[in-house]
Amino acid sequence: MSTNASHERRREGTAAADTDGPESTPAIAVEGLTKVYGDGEDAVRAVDAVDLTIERGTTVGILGPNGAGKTTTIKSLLGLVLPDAGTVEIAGIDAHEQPRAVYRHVGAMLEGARNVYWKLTVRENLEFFAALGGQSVAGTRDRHDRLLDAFDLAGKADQPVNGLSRGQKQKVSLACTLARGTDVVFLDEPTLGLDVEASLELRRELRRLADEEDITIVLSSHDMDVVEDICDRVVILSEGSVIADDSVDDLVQVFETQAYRVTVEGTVSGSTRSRLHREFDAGDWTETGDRTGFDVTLTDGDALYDVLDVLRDAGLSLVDIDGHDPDLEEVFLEVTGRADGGDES
Ligand SMILES: Nc1ncnc2c1ncn2[C@@H]1O[C@H](COP(=O)(O)OP(=O)(O)OP(=O)(O)O)[C@@H](O)[C@H]1O
Repeated sequence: MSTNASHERRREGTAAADTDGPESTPAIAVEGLTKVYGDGEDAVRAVDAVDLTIERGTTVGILGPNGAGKTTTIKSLLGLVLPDAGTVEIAGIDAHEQPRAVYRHVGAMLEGARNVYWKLTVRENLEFFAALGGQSVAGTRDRHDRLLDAFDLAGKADQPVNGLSRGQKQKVSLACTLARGTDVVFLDEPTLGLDVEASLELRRELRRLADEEDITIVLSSHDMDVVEDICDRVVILSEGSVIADDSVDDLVQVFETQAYRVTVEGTVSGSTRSRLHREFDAGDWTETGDRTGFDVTLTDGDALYDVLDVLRDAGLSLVDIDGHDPDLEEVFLEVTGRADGGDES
């Protein structure tokens, strides 16, 4: 677990920057984002009124089970999917009204190694993607050398991508995404197919980019180690809605436990209490001021999503979930297993 004091320091730094001029514009601001596929009985509400503000230099993991709406959300942020409602601003620019202006600020790796040109050399690929962003070869040489070093590709710089291993192609793809030097980067499963060492290299470089270059990184990954290592913050989607949005430290603690103390705003009706008792063995109810607290015991990681769903159905606002038993790492792995769904999508 490498979420550490440097993340904390950086978060404080980001908060301080919020007070001074253009720096205060969030890297990403999403309000009421909604996307419905199809219509009538077949309609699927893939993203449902999602609000999200991501400050500059933050690294955010978007997680959730299969079909939760992660890809649709990320594609909407990139302007690749037109939402039915809501607004998306990147660096203060409306992503749907001014997609070309937004393009200057964002890089994305959505399809892994498939986005690079296999007949070009590694360096030619980097130069090609930088040129697409309007940058000269001379102006990006240092950045490209750094990326090649960071991903252990310097020795392969003049070889066609075609002859590289799958993991090396994946690293070239990521380097191409970073080659333009945009200030916001979206990465879908960036470490998929990499061996342990390459995955660690990549995590180090992403953290460095966030810490030293103030780059904002949004990534989706089914690998919780990667998320823990890279991300300051995790947003969990379920059925198109944000069901958790917290620091990695806090969420990992929740997922590693089986017994939780839940605190919600207001009072909880008798019928909701009965349901929570029936399904999650809820008990030890307390009412303090305008808050209600209770304990639940969960049999597996999936049940955490279910408790949050019950609270949402009852119109209750979650204040806190506090885990009591941090030894049960299996719970966390089960949640990861559910999000993975047995495939690599
Ligand atoms: N083009 C489409 N047409 C119709 N339905 C779609 C389309 N794309 C996604 N969906 C549906 O929208 C919902 C959200 O899908 P999305 O791909 O955004 O989820 P996801 O969280 O990225 O899932 P996964 O982890 O499986 O990739 C799913 O129910 C999916 O079947």
